[in-house]
Amino acid sequence: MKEKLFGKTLTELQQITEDLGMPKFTAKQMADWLYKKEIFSVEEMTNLSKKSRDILSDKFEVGMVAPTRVQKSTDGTKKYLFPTSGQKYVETAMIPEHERITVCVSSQVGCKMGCLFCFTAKQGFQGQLTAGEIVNQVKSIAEAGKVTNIVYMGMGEPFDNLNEVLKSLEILTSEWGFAMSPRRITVSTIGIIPGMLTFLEKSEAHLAVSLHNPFNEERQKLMPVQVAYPINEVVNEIKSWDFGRQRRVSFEYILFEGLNDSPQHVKELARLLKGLKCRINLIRFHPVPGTPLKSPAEETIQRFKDELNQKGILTTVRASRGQDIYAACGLLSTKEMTS
Ligand SMILES: C[S@@+](CC[C@H](N)C(=O)[O-])C[C@H]1O[C@@H](n2cnc3c(N)ncnc32)[C@H](O)[C@@H]1O
Ligand code: SF4
Repeated sequence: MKEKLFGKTLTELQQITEDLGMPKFTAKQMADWLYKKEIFSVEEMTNLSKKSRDILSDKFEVGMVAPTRVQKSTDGTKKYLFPTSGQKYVETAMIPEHERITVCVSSQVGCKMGCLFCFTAKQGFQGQLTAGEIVNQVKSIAEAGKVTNIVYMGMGEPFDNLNEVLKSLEILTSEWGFAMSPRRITVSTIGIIPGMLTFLEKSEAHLAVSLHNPFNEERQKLMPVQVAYPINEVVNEIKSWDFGRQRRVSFEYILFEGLNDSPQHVKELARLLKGLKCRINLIRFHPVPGTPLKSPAEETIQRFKDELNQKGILTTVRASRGQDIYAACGLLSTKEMTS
């Protein structure tokens, strides 16, 4: 089987040209074809000499992968299904909103983290995605070229696949790649501290942390990761990091009826985040079959938001999109297909 060029960084492409005895400048030309234009075969890289194309296509292919299924929600959100190299599938959501087109990419097939409320967790962990497979979710959809924002909020925990995620960010933000501003990209994590620190150092994309409960024992029941990386340690690391003026940190908070929606939770959240310039995004719980968890009434959500705002924490409620096609936050899963 031929190796894929799509998903290689400029440095990796330069290594290939060197190994194959091709002129060094062809690496940049290849990056152009892969990330700025639309081609499906090495043969189409017409500014490379015939000899270079022949040598290259002996071992390599472009390797972009088309989605095998697309579903469209009544609100315009789409869900794409992509096959992966490990004979599995991942889902990607495309969310149109006014002038914006946001793509919610997956970073793993399934997830190891076992959060109680998440549909992806029910699938278990089935494999890592390569950088190429992550970037392919942006390039191989009908809206490619019109994408304004990317969120790593699909299937999987990005910092449990750190190297490939960092490589995908490099391809998306480099001049030789998609040349997107890192300020239009947000990576969401449950707070794996070592991975988070490496990401903060090596990337300039925004950070979102899934908080969901400020109390140790209560969070542990929802998110087993709390044992290894308690949220107060995650927040302390973030507080000691200089985010500069344009980089943002936000916290995601799913409201669960009777579990994390009380005035005590507001008070503890304000205490935990004191002194940190950040925002909280409240997320409505999207019901997952087989869990007793419930979303609180709309007035509780609004009250929780108002109380946090009164305490000086900028808080918004995220719109639920694509729920009818299971494309909303936490609902992506390919369990039926792979079990
Ligand atoms: C699916 S995760 C992927 C990124 C990363 N693993 C994380 O947990 O932040 C993206 C966001 O969806 C949220 N989420 C998971 N299950 C959900 C559900 N059933 N309803 C609403 N949001 C959910 C997560 O808490 C997280 O904030
Ligand atoms: S919420 Fe994120 S970390 Fe938790 S199981 Fe789902 S994808 Fe994994």
